[in-house]
Amino acid sequence: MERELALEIVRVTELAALSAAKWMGRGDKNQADGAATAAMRAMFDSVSIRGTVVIGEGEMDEAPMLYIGEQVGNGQGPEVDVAVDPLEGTELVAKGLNNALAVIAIAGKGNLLHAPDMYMEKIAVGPALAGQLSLTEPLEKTLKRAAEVLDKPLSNLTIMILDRERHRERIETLRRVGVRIKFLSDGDVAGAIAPALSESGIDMYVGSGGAPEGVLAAAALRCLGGELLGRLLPANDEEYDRCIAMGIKDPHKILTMNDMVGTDDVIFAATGITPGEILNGVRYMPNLRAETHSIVMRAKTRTIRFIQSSHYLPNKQLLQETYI
Ligand SMILES: O=P(O)(O)OC[C@H]1O[C@](O)(COP(=O)(O)O)[C@@H](O)[C@@H]1O
Repeated sequence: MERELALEIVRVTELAALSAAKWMGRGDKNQADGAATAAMRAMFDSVSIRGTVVIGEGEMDEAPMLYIGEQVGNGQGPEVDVAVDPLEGTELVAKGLNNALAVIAIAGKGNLLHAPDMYMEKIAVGPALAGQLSLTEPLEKTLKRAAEVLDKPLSNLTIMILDRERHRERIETLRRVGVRIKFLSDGDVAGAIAPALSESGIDMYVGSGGAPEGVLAAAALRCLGGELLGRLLPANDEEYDRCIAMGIKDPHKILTMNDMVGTDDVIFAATGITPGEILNGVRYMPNLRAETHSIVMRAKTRTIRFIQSSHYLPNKQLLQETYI
């Protein structure tokens, strides 16, 4: 993939974020998601790729746009797998809470895991702790090793986790060991990426969240030199069979970075919708402008670009056309 593609992709996440942000704090997550999806879909038409959505808004019969299998791009350029989450953190936007993002990862064809929509157990870290993770040993042991490698007391480790009842046991362990916990109410793509950005102050992300979100975060961590291990958690036979149907031979296998993102030819872009751990949110300004804050990176070079854009809204024709 050409490096110019990275900037094309960030234009797409910017428009989705601008669109979703209009619904910030309005208590309607579906409208916010619909707005982000319509904007992202429309903007994709100008991107020079022959893309196939492998992680998207759902199956064809349940999602009118950006459904799994949909072709996106202008039909020129490289053949790529596309993973999208036009609005990662629907509740966050509806309630005006932190950490909502518009997210895209693209990689050479056949290199992104076709993750089914179910839970995935995850553990993620930045470069300093890459290679130190395990999903089979007790969490306490992993935490102790992390403290040792980072050369700081356990009490100075900061762990991020979704605030969920299903995490009760893990949270008890974290409390017993004495680390700090930063709870997320939603939005574990931002949560899993945060440890790889030292300014976040987060050392590790643990817990279960969406499997598609796991692959998106793995794409970002591949660009950042971090690591995410995952394990799908099919809740019943139907979910287990869905894994098999999507080409995952052993649904209980521990998924490495390579299993989820099998190449360095990957681009990750995200734009903040509400402010958060890694990015500022959209700010609508009084002078017909809006500001966005995005991150875009390629694993090949590991360059991390933060892009602050000031958009002149009357010229954003697609935003008006797709606004719900
Ligand atoms: O809310 P649950 O069921 O614990 O699921 C966690 C998943 O939901 C999210 O918090 C938000 O997902 P949505 O954007 O689909 O609302 C994800 O970031 C996370 O992976």
